[in-house]
Amino acid sequence: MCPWEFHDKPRDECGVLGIYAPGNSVSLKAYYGLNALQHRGEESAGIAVSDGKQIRVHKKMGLVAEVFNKDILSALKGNLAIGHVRYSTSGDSSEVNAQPLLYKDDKGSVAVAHNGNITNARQLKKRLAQTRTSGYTNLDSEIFLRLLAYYRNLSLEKLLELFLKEISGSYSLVIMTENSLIGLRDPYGMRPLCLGKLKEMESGYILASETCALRAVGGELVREIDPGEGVIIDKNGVSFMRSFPGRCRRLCIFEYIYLARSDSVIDGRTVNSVRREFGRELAREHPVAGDVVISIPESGTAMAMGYAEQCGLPFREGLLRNRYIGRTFIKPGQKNRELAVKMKFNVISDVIQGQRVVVVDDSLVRGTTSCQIVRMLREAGAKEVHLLVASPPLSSPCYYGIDIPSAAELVAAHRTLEEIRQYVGSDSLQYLSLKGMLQVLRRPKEFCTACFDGVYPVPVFEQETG
Ligand SMILES: O=P(O)(O)OC[C@H]1O[C@H](OP(=O)(O)OP(=O)(O)O)[C@H](O)[C@@H]1O
Ligand SMILES: NC(=O)CC[C@H](N)C(=O)O
Ligand code: SF4
Ligand SMILES: [Mg+2]
Repeated sequence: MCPWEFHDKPRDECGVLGIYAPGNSVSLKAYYGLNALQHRGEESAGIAVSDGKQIRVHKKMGLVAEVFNKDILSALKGNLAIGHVRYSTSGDSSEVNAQPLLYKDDKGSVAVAHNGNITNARQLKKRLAQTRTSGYTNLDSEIFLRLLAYYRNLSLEKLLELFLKEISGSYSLVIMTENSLIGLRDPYGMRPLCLGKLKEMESGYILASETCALRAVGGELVREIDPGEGVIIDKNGVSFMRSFPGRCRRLCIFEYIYLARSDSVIDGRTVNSVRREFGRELAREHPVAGDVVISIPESGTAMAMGYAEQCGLPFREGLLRNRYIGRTFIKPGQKNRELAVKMKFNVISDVIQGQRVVVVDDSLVRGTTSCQIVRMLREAGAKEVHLLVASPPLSSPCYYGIDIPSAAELVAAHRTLEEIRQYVGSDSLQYLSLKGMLQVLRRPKEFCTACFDGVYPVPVFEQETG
């Protein structure tokens, strides 16, 4: 395959992490931090560490706990690190595409970890065709390395400015040289990135996709990085860079719906509290006569609780989730996803038998989960099964790094509500409206909602849409 051949459609998320802790070993902290971000990508994991002289990288396919062990972590010596958990959006799901990516030349080394999806990668790739970096990956993220290599003589500040001007799409980046840690968020702030402070260390800092990783490494939130903002952390302290005019914030609304961990804080609110509110709003819009409310764990749980609270119905654990099976939506390939759903859930029969069951999930994408769950609930003796989805019907693909596929694969794209109900096999089906969902959010205009309404905030170049 040509090294710049992209997949026909994007997949899911990634998690990025950076730790700057002068005088302290950081590899174990990076390991804990990446573990906290595991839900953002389960395909590969990697950590790059600098001892001030050179950067060493260890990365492999697998979960964080599978990729690293005590010996590997002790060999990664240094007090500056970046890390990545990947779910592939551009390029194969293979070890060569695992991140962080490392570039070395006679001036030194630089490593990059990227969350997001670049929408003008092909154009940039053509322009930088002569610039060699690793030469192996077929990632969109390699663009950052190529630009770094091509403009090697520019200052860090100028380089970040160049990224912001040249690169279109979504990106939250952590970058490291031998002595500095850098963070950058795209001009629309589509992917999250926050800055934290290591509590017991005067000059120790963390950058992370989500606040849940800050706590895992003994840090506390300083603040979220703004759209179009860069941050450089080195021996001079922390400096922020805002020379590029940030655009309107357009955070991916799926961070609240599904992607982020429930205990993470985005825009001052825990994801859990927002999900609960989505559930309450869903109940206001669509109250259903039922006996018991259950959730499709994990992400649907807070919404189901909110729904039950609002309706005054009892919330019960009706489905047991096997904790050793990961997230099904982010698995590559439909067969893998179907198998994973089968292995992931089991019904707690006495909660279900003879009941009018109201089952709440956060989203309905391909319908892999809901079809099987409805069938399982019926087999377990449910009298009625009512499916409530705490986000609107998905009608358009995502080009910014989430596995919301082509309209052909989206259950809701070409079906009426009644047709979708028949497809999943429930007695009734209702979705939360886009208006209702936005109403719950403090700054409703500052979100990307393209997969629901087809309004794409960042240009998607024709060649990139596959
Ligand atoms: O309609 P589908 O194509 O099945 O996709 C939607 C489902 O996928 C996700 O769950 P997932 O198992 O990935 O993660 P979770 O454990 O966090 O809920 C999401 O929460 C829905 O349950
Ligand atoms: N999900 C992501 O953010 C992945 C980043 C990058 N596009 C990759 O495929 O590795
Ligand atoms: S299109 Fe949907 S999934 Fe993609 S960034 Fe926008 S809101 Fe998120
Ligand atoms: Mg789910």
